[in-house]
Amino acid sequence: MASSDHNVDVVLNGSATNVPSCPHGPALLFERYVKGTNSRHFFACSAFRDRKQCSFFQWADDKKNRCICPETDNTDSRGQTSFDHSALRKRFLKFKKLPRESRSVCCTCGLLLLPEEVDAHSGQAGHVLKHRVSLSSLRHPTTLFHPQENNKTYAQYLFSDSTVDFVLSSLENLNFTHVLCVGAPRIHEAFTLKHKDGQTSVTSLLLDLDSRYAQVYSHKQLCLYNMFNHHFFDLRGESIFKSFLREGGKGLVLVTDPPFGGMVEALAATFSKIQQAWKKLFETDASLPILWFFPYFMEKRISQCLPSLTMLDYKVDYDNHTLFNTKGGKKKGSPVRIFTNISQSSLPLPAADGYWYCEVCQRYSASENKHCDKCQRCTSKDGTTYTHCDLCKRCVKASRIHCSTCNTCDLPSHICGKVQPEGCHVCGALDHKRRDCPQKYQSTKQSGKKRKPSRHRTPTKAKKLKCQ
Ligand SMILES: C[S@@+](CC[C@H](N)C(=O)[O-])C[C@H]1O[C@@H](n2cnc3c(N)ncnc32)[C@H](O)[C@@H]1O
Ligand SMILES: [Zn+2]
Ligand SMILES: [Zn+2]
Ligand SMILES: [Zn+2]
Ligand SMILES: [Zn+2]
Ligand SMILES: [Zn+2]
Ligand SMILES: [Zn+2]
Repeated sequence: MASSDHNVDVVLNGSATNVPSCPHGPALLFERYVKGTNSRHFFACSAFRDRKQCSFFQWADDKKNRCICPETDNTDSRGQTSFDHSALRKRFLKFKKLPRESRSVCCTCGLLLLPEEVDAHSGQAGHVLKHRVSLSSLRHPTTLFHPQENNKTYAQYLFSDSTVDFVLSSLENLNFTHVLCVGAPRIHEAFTLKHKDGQTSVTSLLLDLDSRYAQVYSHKQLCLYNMFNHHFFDLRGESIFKSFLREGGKGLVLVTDPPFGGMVEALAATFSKIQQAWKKLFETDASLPILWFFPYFMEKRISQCLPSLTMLDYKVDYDNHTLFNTKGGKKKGSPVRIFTNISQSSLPLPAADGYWYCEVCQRYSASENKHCDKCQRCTSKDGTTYTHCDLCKRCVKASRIHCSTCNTCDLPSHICGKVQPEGCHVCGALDHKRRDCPQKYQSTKQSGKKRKPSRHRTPTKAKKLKCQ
């Protein structure tokens, strides 16, 4: 399953009761489109978009052939016990007491090894071991363990120091006291260290799928969690999470940097659930402040789901992603931005990096992002300076020119009059994509009897793309 596949959408199944589960919690419902045929629904693992990691798959309308399930043990492809936090903690406490000479880590398995285990790992081809692990490096697990970069699994891209510093100082300046890091281990690590060293009063809780961190972080510091279905792997997880929300109160902020696999709707549903849990505890109508790191080109989909979020101009820098950093003199810089419901005027962006305050927009803009008096806003999205086209009545990328045949701005190399090859998968029209298809929404609103019975229809009460 890959939701980012051209012809697959995630379908939120809201309160449906017969949702099957895999070892990573309730599966997600997807809709697959094949041109010229009816769409078909299937359930697949929400955490992993790589069948090798979790092979769970079930057609929603296939009662006989219920499911192709992976074994429901708690091991992952590294062969590591994934979700038994207590056992991993016991091992860690033993590990810490060992003399430095006896402390080894298998970087391939992400496992801190007890002395009797070292030979088994060093003897296996492809396992990379580090020896003489210092206590200090145990305090920096995001550097100790190799990032798992597969985009269809953990998609671990780690913030550079400058981005970590920017996030920390912004949150401290806004007087937050509790940071809920959902898939943001470097922010968690930085706050945890600062707190231990008595340099901040801010405390942090990490919610993450990566069980390697369960060795170094206690239950109170980490909940093993799947952010695509708000699932806690440990029985204690949910109550630890709720206590953190309670303690945090008005000082709580949610910081999240999810894999960019495209399942925006599932993520938005999760963040809404967290938001609801927090609101319920305090019986408030206020919104839980959130910083959601995601590429700028997902702006439309994010604001469809969570309209209160706006996009900051800050370019998020990563250590281990060549496209997502500003190194090497790249013109546009990273495409990753921060989506937030915090007022932009209260989030100063670093002047040293060229960001400036636009009085009209009341927000900080990047140096290349010029305010357009005609559009009445700072218009650039992608890190280049846009120019205004009087005929289109909007700002466009500088690489576009106005074509009077097509009556729009386009690349000089475009072929005039050529229709877009990809129309809507549902109705075939060329002026919209299937996500925005009016027929699709109509057909979900219609009662079952109006539609022709079809084996392709899902038996669940699915609500399509219903965002909270
Ligand atoms: C793009 S990285 C973000 C890391 C962040 N830039 C940092 O430096 O702190 C994605 C993070 O989400 C975690 N993750 C991946 N899939 C997840 C899931 N289904 N549920 C929860 N966490 C997940 C990864 O382990 C990783 O920590
Ligand atoms: Zn799974
Ligand atoms: Zn190993
Ligand atoms: Zn402006
Ligand atoms: Zn303009
Ligand atoms: Zn134009
Ligand atoms: Zn043209």
